[in-house]
Amino acid sequence: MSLKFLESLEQTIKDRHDNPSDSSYTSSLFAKGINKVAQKVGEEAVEVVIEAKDDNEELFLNEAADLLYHYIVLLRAKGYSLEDVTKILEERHK
Ligand SMILES: N=c1c2ncn([C@@H]3O[C@H](COP(=O)(O)OP(=O)(O)OP(=O)(O)O)[C@@H](O)[C@H]3O)c2ncn1[C@@H]1O[C@H](COP(=O)(O)O)[C@@H](O)[C@H]1O
Repeated sequence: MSLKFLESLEQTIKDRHDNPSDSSYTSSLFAKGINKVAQKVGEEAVEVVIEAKDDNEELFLNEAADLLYHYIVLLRAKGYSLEDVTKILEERHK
């Protein structure tokens, strides 16, 4: 299962935030500010919606991956982590 990978990806994204690298797309996105990061999440979400209506499953899954990546970047830009969100989901689940 790739939940461990998600933790590792989130850690890399945090590192690109805390220690910016010139060659990193993630660092360049953080540098553009919260509005740009939020805009990217909106754009990727729209692309997921568009692909959900078509039959190209590979494209749909790729757009879903883009959305998840940018969502984690947005959480970090706001100072949060996936765990902050999953805690809320866990509380709802009780
Ligand atoms: N998972 C991803 C990932 N998914 C998508 N993307 C980038 O998201 C961008 C989405 O493409 P778009 O056409 O929408 O955006 P764009 O035109 O390139 O850029 P914008 O000006 O619109 O922001 C592409 O540049 C992709 O490379 C990602 N960039 C990085 N990662 C991971 O993030 C980690 C850190 O990577 P670096 O930032 O490269 O160090 C690594 O584990 C990477 O695999």
